[in-house]
Amino acid sequence: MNSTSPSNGGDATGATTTTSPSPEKMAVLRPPIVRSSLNALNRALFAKKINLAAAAVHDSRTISKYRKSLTGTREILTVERISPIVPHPDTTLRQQGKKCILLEPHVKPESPETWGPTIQEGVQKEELSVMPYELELGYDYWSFHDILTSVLPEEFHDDIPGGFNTAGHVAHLNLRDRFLPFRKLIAEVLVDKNPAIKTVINKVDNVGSDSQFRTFAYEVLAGPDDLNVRVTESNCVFEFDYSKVYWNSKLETEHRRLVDLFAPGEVVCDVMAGIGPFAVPAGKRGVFVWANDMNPESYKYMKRAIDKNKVSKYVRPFCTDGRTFIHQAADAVLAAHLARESITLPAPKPTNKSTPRPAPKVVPVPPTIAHFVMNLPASAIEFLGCYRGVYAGHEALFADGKAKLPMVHAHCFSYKADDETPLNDICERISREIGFPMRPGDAEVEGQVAIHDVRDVAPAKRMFCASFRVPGAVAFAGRG
Ligand SMILES: C[S@@+](CC[C@H](N)C(=O)[O-])C[C@H]1O[C@@H](n2cnc3c(N)ncnc32)[C@H](O)[C@@H]1O
Repeated sequence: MNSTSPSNGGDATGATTTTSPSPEKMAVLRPPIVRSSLNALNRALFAKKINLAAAAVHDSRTISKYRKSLTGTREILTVERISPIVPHPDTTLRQQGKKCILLEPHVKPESPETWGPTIQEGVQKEELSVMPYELELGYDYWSFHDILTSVLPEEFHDDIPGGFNTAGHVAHLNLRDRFLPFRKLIAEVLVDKNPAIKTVINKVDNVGSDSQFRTFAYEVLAGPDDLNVRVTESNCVFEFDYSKVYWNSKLETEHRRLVDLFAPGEVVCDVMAGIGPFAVPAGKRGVFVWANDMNPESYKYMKRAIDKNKVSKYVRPFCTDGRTFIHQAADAVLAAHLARESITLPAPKPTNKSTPRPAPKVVPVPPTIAHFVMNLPASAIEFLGCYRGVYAGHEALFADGKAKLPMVHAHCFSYKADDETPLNDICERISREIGFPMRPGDAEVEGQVAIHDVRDVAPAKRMFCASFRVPGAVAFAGRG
């Protein structure tokens, strides 16, 4: 009896991706069927002994030659996470460092007619001998998907849950109703197969539980009820209670995409900043950020992230309704500029001693906001009316190309379609809110909106980011 352990990992769920093995091989390497009671995971039942053939290599110096040759003839055992080179099962030979090469299931030790020419020749030259080999696989070997396939009834096999959100050590499932009877079992396997995951939660009560602050009701399925997590995104560290604030690791690319659009020394106003995944990395790049969130808990953890990532010179936290914050921020930025607020950057060290040290660089707060970010997809478009009059009476700030009117990046949901339907839908809603006709196109052109497809959120729903410059007629309208 011989045992082996996984030699590498799979994806987040430990799923394997072998290249279409033969039906015979699939049958041999399938985990045992363990249709145990709903919530009891008996790991011992996953032990399986697989009878294979092995080519014992008499002279260790020929191993690589035979490995190469048996790979060419497709006789070497090719299974993810199993090394085909194993110590000889005989204790004395193993102690002498002798090794065996595991062979594919179609090679039978007792039937030389199943041996290819490499094995035949090796045996003839007395460099190889073919012997039975009992490979023992256990619970640790099988992937998340393998184990669930063993445990769940067949009618569940076509859509075994695979994806989940993570925040630090917490995995957040959103299981369909039909999987609920198996939820604890699924969570247990998930923890076993993902060493970084300690706690598994499932979103509960879909109807009406989503709060204004985008937090959710949950049930702990495995591990301790500890949702104080630590995550790293764009080289910034965030520590927060996942039950009290919004966080979605799947938005990392979108966060980075927008942050890359911001130039150092510009001002960005994040109207619904959460705990700062746009604001803090932008601050690290030398962008001035006025970052707001109405959830007092988000505000608390955003302040911690600002301190922890040492961006307090650049990022200013606020906790108010985004609707009022839009005008407030525009006024406050202008006031900061008029008060000559600035940041002094230490002068770079001279390259040699004889060069005088250059003067420190002073970066003033500019008078106007370059970008507004609004990531509240369910309702951000409804806030857009608040841009009316954002620069009322301040036309001069933008005269003669001194500055461009702010670019708004409003996240939103719309239909999933290959045609213009979602683009037109988004532009119609924006036009209605700001009282100015907008159509899909180039964000730099007044009256046009560039729409970026962010991600899938449901079978018929996608998340988008609509970017456009506030039209002059809207920005300079009276505040009323
Ligand atoms: C989808 S989350 C996005 C948070 C963050 N920008 C991110 O990308 O992770 C939306 C945020 O809007 C905040 N929020 C909800 N209503 C708000 C309002 N009226 N004014 C300001 N923030 C609000 C919520 O607290 C939540 O943090």
